Amino acid sequence: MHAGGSRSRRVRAMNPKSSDHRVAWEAPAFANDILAFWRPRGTLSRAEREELLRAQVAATRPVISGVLCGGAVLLALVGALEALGWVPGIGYPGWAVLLAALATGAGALLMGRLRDWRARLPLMLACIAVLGVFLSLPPPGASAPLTLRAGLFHLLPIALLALMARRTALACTVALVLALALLRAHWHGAPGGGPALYWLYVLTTLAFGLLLGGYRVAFAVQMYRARLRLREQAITDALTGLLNRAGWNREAPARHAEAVRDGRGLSVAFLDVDRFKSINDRHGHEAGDRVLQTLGTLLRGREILPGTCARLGGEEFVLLAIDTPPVEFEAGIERLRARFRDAMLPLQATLSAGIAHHRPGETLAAQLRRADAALYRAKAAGRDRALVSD
Ligand SMILES: Nc1nc2c(ncn2[C@@H]2O[C@H](COP(=O)(O)OP(=O)(O)OP(=O)(O)O)[C@@H](O)[C@H]2O)c(=O)[nH]1
Repeated sequence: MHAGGSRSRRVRAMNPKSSDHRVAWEAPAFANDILAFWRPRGTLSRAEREELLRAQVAATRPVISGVLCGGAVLLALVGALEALGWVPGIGYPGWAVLLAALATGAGALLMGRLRDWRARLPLMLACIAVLGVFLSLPPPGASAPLTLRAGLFHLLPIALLALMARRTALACTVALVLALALLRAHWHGAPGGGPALYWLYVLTTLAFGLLLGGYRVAFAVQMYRARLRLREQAITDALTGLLNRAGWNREAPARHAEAVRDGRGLSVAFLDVDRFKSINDRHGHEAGDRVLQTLGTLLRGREILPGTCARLGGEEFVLLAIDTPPVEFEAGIERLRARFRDAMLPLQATLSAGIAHHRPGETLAAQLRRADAALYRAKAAGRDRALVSD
């Protein structure tokens, strides 16, 4: 999605072997921005789309109320100018104009306080309808110069369409503005410039509102994607692609607590590359990095052992498995060690592991301490082995 600029983009594909320049035309960026409303949000999942929608609604709700309050003030000012005789009236008594302004202002303020969008939507439409009628739709039979008043009213849909995040609200607002324009044309005929200019004006109002709204949504989606990327980076170990310590701290305790609550089986293992310092010293840090990446790939594949894995730092890895019977978990760790040893034959790297199966009422921290103690014993017993905590 392209957020900036409204120039159409011309993509030149140059064939390096000839001087032939093929020119491909892409949809103009502004068209993409408008379409951003109507097509699926690319790679965002349903849950992410909902999170983004909630964030947009929370951010724009006060401004939408502000725009409607502004409309109410505008209506009150027009009513005051009418009362002073500076502006011709359009057929409504002064008290009715003032009452409409007050009701709209109150509705806009109330809207800002309502949590449920299904309650906010009818209130918003009612506010737009009242402003539309009292600012720009004279009662049938009344004759009044409309052009400027309709122009004032049409500023509101432009601003509102630019702020709305829900398609339903957007569609209802467009329908309401069209209905008001139709009624105006039906009761009073087209203003000065004729019907073609009138409808061009109405449709341009809507198109500009939608264009601004599309741009805003496209920008929000871009920012949200950047935020997701940052969130992902913050919990991922760049070398192995596994969770890092922050990611482990965010995910593992919650999964552990949930499994304990549901009475499910839980096993943890600490994994540590043997004599890693000497691998680094003998073969260089790049070779050491490849060793860590190989272990990361084996753990990430999860075909050997499913579960939550992380690189806590250095050459220390941790694994949490839920619902894997202890015997299977231990066999999985042995398979992992064998696969690692085979992959690392040229460097003669081996892996030690400390395993702890869950005891009733045990916290994750306590279970990890037992696994760590088992790893320590595995190292002390000569490395290249997995030991289970008693
Ligand atoms: N290549 C590489 N080395 C790292 C990285 N992080 C930590 N290390 C190195 O890992 C080594 C860890 O060494 P030790 O903690 O002494 O452990 P060891 O040599 O594996 O010995 P044992 O665990 O007792 O078998 C240190 O030399 C660190 O410099 C990394 O991201 N890449």
